Amino acid sequence: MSKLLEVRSASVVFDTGGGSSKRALDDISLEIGGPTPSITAVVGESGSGKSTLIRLLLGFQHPTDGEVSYNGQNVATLSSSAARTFRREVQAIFQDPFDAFNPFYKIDHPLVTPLKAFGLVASRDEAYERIERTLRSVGLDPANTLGKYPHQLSGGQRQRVMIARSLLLDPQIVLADEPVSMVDASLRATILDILYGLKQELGISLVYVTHDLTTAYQVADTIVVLHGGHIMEVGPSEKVIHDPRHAYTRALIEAVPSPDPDKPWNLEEEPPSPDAFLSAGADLALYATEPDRAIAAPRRSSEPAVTAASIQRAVMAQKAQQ
Ligand SMILES: Nc1ncnc2c1ncn2[C@@H]1O[C@H](COP(=O)(O)OP(=O)(O)OP(=O)(O)O)[C@@H](O)[C@H]1O
Repeated sequence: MSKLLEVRSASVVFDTGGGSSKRALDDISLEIGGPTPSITAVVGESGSGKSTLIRLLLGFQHPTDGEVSYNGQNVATLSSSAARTFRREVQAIFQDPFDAFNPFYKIDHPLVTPLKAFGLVASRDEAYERIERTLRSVGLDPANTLGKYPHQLSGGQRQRVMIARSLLLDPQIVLADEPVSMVDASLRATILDILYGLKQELGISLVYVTHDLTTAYQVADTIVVLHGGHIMEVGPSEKVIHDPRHAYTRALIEAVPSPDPDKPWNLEEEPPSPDAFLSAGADLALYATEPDRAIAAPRRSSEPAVTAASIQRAVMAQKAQQ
């Protein structure tokens, strides 16, 4: 049983100056970790709120309303020792590993430093023994990786080093923000396999943030479709992709270039307009269409709304029974 990272009715509103504001996230409730390791894909176009959500989950962004808690404690008010544990146990992997590494340091530096900083090793030898083991676990040869500068490694190798770096700290939860978007198509499947292995073999729960429905379908238990800061649809990945219930999800799926020769490639088409599925200022809530999924609709006082967190729990409970 891993610790639980919980977002409860969180909204993030940015002050954009001149008396106006931007609601980047609206009433989001999610649960990451807990009884069964899971992968939650958060799928959305540019501007849907994905990065804001990752920042919220990492505690870098405080919610305007609602709360983010870890292991039952509000992340905004953790004691310094609890904050240290949180920073070690909730790790992030970002889109462009090159940006994450200082070009003037050999790749060893970002691997050794956190191990020392968190007091996880007693000696340099112990650090290297642990680093080499972890590099091998993500398919890297330590002899060909350590001692090199970031620019001497390929994009795929840098991304693996980044995954290894997060694993060195024994995380409970990994937040992967577009982890394969900068990687060659040929390596994408390998990196996704590694991420999937973190759940299967190490019991780590992941949030996989992407604009790519195909890879979300490949790895995730639950897909959360984000649009304009709202969750538009949430459910098991097979159902969301093969039988989408919300018009926005359907539009997103139709915009994916199809390998079907009878279907035209849609690359030229505009993605669904951000506002076409949101009436301005509408108060949306999630309503269950089945026990394990829900879609957004204008709030109805007559019907109880559900949360994405409750849908995530239902999806995992069903998986546990299968
Ligand atoms: N600090 C900020 N101040 C004002 N508006 C912001 C700020 N950060 C984000 N936004 C706005 O909030 C919305 C969500 O932004 P966010 O970066 O979370 O989207 P995203 O889905 O990650 O997009 P991308 O894939 O392009 O990174 C956007 O409309 C963005 O312009």
